[in-house]
Amino acid sequence: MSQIKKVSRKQLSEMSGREVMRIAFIAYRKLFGYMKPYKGRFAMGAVFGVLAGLFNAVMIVGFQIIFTVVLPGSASHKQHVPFLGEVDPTEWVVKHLPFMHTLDQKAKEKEKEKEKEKTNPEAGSAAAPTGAAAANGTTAPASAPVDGAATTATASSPTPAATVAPATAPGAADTAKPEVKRKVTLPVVVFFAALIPLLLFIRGMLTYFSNYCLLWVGNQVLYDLRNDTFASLLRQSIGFYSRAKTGELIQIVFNQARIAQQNVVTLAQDLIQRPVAILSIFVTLLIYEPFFTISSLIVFPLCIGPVMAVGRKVRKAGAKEEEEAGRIMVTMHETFAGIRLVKSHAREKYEMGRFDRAAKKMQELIMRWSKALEIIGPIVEAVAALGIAAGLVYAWQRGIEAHTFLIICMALTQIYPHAKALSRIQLLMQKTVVATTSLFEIMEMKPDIEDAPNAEKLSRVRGEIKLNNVAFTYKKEDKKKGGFKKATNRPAVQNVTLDLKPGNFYALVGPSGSGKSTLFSLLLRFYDPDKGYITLDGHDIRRVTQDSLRDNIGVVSQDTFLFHDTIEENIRYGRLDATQEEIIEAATKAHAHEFIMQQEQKYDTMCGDTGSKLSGGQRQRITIARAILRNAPILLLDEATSAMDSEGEKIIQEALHNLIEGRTVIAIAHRLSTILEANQIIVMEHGEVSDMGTHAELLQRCELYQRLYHLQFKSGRVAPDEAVADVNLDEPYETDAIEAAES
Ligand SMILES: Nc1ncnc2c1ncn2[C@@H]1O[C@H](COP(=O)(O)OP(=O)(O)OP(=O)(O)O)[C@@H](O)[C@H]1O
Repeated sequence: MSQIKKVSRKQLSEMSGREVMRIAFIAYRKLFGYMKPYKGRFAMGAVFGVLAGLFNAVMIVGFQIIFTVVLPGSASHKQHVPFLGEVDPTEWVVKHLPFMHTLDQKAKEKEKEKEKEKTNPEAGSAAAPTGAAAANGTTAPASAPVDGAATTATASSPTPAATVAPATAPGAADTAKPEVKRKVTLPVVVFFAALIPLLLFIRGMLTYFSNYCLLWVGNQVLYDLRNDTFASLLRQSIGFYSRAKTGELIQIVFNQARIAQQNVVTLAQDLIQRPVAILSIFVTLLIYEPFFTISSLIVFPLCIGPVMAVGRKVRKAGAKEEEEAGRIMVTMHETFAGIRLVKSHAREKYEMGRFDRAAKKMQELIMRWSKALEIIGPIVEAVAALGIAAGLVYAWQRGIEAHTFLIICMALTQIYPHAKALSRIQLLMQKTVVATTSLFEIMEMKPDIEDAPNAEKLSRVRGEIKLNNVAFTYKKEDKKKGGFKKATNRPAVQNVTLDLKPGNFYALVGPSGSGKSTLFSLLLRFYDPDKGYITLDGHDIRRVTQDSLRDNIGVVSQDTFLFHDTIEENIRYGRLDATQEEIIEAATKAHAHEFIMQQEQKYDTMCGDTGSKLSGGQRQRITIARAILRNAPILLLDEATSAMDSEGEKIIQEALHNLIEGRTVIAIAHRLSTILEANQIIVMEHGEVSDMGTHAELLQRCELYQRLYHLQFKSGRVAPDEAVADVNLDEPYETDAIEAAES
C-alpha cells in the first residue's frame, strides 16, 4: 500500500479530477482494509441493504394489488403481477386463509340480508337509507354505471365491481352522495389495508438490520482507527511534539476519525441500498408501464447540471472548514492549558475573540455549503415533478386508471430520495478523503526515533555514562521538500565528551541556552546525536530498546506535571505494579507523607487538573516520590528555579537527598547546595563542555564558572534571565559551606 499524505479540502479543490480519484482510491482502500476483520457483519449489512432495496419492487406490486382490489375502477379482479402472471388476490386470500374465508362468507351473508331488506322494505325492521347502507359497506343495486370498466366488472365478478348509483330517495337527489358499489367485503378490505403498514414495516426492518450491521462495523472501525492513531502518536518522538499543535492532534484523533467512520458507513449504505432501490423500482415500473416510466425519468439528466454546479460550490465553501475546526481546537487547548496565564493577564476577552472569530468563520462556511447542498433537494424534486406532469398527459391519452397512475407516481417519488442521496456522494467522498488522509498520514508516520531492528533489552545498569564527541542540532520540518532541515546553524550541543562514573553526583551549570536540557534529551534518546555516540554501561543507547533505556533513567524536572487523578495513582505512575505500602514508603522518603495525611481524602485526594489543587512544593515532593518509587539507577534532575521559603527548600533538599542516594545523578543545578554536594561540576557554554571539576577547582581556574557563581549564587540572582535565586545566603549551612568551599 502506498504512503499517504494528508490533503486539505483546499488542496483537493485545486487538484485535477484524476489526482483526486487516485488519492480517494488509496484512502478508501486503506479505510476498507480496516473493515476486513468485520467482513462477516459487513456482508450481512450488505445483504439486508440489497433486500431492502429489492423490497421496493415488492411494495410497488403490493400497493398495486391492494389499491386495485380495494378501490373502485379496475376492470378485472385478476391482476397482472410481474413474474407471477395473472392472479386474483381476493380469491387467493379467501381460498388460502381459512379465517378469511369464514369472515368473508359472514360478511357476504350480511350483505345479502341487507339487500333483501332494501328490495322488500316491509321485511326488515326499517328501510335503511342508501347512504347508510353504503357507509356500512353494503352494496346497492347498480342503476347507473359511471364508466365502462365498472360495467364490465359487474358482469364478470361475483361481487359486482364499482358502480355508482344515484340516491334512491327522490328528495335527496341533489344532496346525497352517489352510492359506491363495493367490490369486496369489509374483512377482505381490512386484510389488504393491513398489508400497507406490514409492507412498510418489513422494508423498515430490512433497512434497520442493514444500517445496524453497517453501523456496528463503522463503530468497530472508529474504535480501531482511534486506537491506531493514538498509538502512532505515542510512538512519535519529542521532536514531533515540538512541531505539532496539540489541538490539531486531538481534532484528528477525535473528530477526523469520527468523520471517516460516519462517512464510510453512509457511503456503504448509499452505495449498496440506493442503487438497488433505484434499480428495483425502475425495473418494476418498466414492466408495468414502460413508456410512462421512461418518459418520466428522461428528464432526470436535467438535474445533473445544477447538481454539478452545486457540488463545486460546496467543495469551495467546505475547503476551509477543517482549517477553522483545527483553529478552534488549538485555541481551546491553549486557553485551557494556559488558563493561569490567561487569567493572570486578564486575557479572557482576547481569547474569547480568538475563539469567536474561528467559530463564526466556521459557522459561515457550514451555512454556505449547507445552503448549496440543500438546494439540490428542490432542484431534483422540481425536475421530478416535470416528469410526473408529462406522465399525466400520457396517462390521459392512454386512459390509464387513476390508481395505476397514482402508484406509478408514488413509486417515482420513491426514487428521488435515493437519487438525492447518490448526488451527495461526491461531497461525502471528499470529506472522507480529507479525514482519512489526515488519519493515515499520522498512522504511517515513521517516528524520528525508533528501536533498532535487533535492539537488545537493557537490564538494570550500574550507571556508567559515556558521551563520545557528541554533537546535535535541532531540525525543523522542510515543508517544501517534505523532510527536515536544521532549525539553526548553531549546534545545541557539540564536541561533548564525558565519562561519568556510577554512583557519582554531577552538577550541570551554564548560561541559559548552553545546551544543558539538550544533553538530558540526548541521554533519554529523545533525539539521536548527529555526531558521536552515548553509552550506558558500555551499551550504545541506539542499540537498546527505548523502553529499557528509559526504565533505567529517572527524571525529576521543574515541570511537576500531575495527572487529574488521586495522589496515590500519581505516585504509582513511577512503577505501575507498586503496592500501597511501597507508595507510602516512597512518599515518606520524599517528605510527602505528612502533608498527604493532612488532606481530607489522604492518598485518595484528587490532584486537580495538572495538579492544580496542590502547592508547587507539594507537587514537587510527589514527583520526587514518583522517582523514588521508580528506583532507576540513573537520575536526571532539573531543579526548580522558583523561589521557595527556606523551610520548603530544606524539605525538598532532604527529599532529593533520599532520592539521589546510590544513583548516578546529573542535576541541572540552580541551587548552591546542589553544587556543593556534587562530586563534579560540568560547566557548559555554547553547547560545549568548557570545564569540569569540583567547586573549589573551578572557582580557581574557570572564568565562566566564577562569573556564573557570582551572578547566580553570590549576588542572589540567577543569570541571565534575572529569575530570583532560590538560595538563601542567610542560611548558616549554606554560608558556612560557601566560605568553606572558597577557603
Ligand atoms: N525544540 C527545539 N527546537 C529548536 N531549537 C531548540 C529546541 N530546544 C532548544 N533549542 C535551542 O537549543 C539551544 C540549547 O537549548 P537548551 O534548552 O538545551 O539550553 P539550556 O542550557 O537547557 O537552557 P536553559 O538553562 O535556559 O534551560 C538553544 O539555543 C535553544 O534555543
